[in-house]
Amino acid sequence: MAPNTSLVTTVQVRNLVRRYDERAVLDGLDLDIAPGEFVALLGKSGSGKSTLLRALAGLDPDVDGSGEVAVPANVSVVFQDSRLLPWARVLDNVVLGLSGAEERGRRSLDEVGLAGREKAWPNELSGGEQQRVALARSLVREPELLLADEPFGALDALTRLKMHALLRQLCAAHQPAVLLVTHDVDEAIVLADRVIVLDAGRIVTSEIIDLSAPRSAADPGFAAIRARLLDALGVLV
Ligand SMILES: Nc1ncnc2c1ncn2[C@@H]1O[C@H](COP(=O)(O)OP(=O)(O)OP(=O)(O)O)[C@@H](O)[C@H]1O
Repeated sequence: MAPNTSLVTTVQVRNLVRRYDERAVLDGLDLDIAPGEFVALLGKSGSGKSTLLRALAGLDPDVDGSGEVAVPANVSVVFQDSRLLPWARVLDNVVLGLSGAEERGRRSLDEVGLAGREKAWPNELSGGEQQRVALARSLVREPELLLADEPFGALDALTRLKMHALLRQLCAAHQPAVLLVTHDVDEAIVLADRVIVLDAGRIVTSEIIDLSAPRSAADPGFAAIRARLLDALGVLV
């Protein structure tokens, strides 16, 4: 999906600082995400990816007040585990808190390939299906910004590939801006318009991915991008 090149940004972060004790985990971080732009965030373990996501989601009241974090009011978050409520049926999980949204909820479940499973309980679904419900629950709210913290990290390789295709399709249809945290360099290249790398609390690399869709690791150009990103991550190639 091509990013909207409008001057208005969906996310604008300036000089974001987050300290734990005296240590700056986010150290004066700047980030812009355009409307409809899909940004993947890579970084070594402990580099601050989840901390950044939590700050953008408004889930961290302790970020340093001197910086700026501007995000839209309508933000949805998807995590590695689906966080479905076990006592609520699938459709109720999707529309929880949205009055009169049953029909929209059904359409969302249809979009993620779960038509007919509205009345199932979460524990009757596979891990991949539960993540589909989590995506439906996010997208039924038509977020301007979708934050995703390793949403496919717990899934097997085949299910992951199917989820990549689904997410691309959903993003093309709904056009949210997306920030996806992942450890998987190939996943980042396959999905994103732009891949950024976080190191020592700052963004050290920003790589526009201009490969045409559908993308695969066999594409000419893919290996060169992967090598640059692995280099930025400090991995020898
Ligand atoms: N509540 C906390 N108290 C103290 N330190 C914390 C807390 N939460 C996170 N940290 C520290 O902040 C740093 C960044 O953590 P964060 O979870 O953002 O990293 P990450 O890049 O998402 O890592 P991973 O890839 O392993 O999930 C880590 O060194 C972590 O120990």
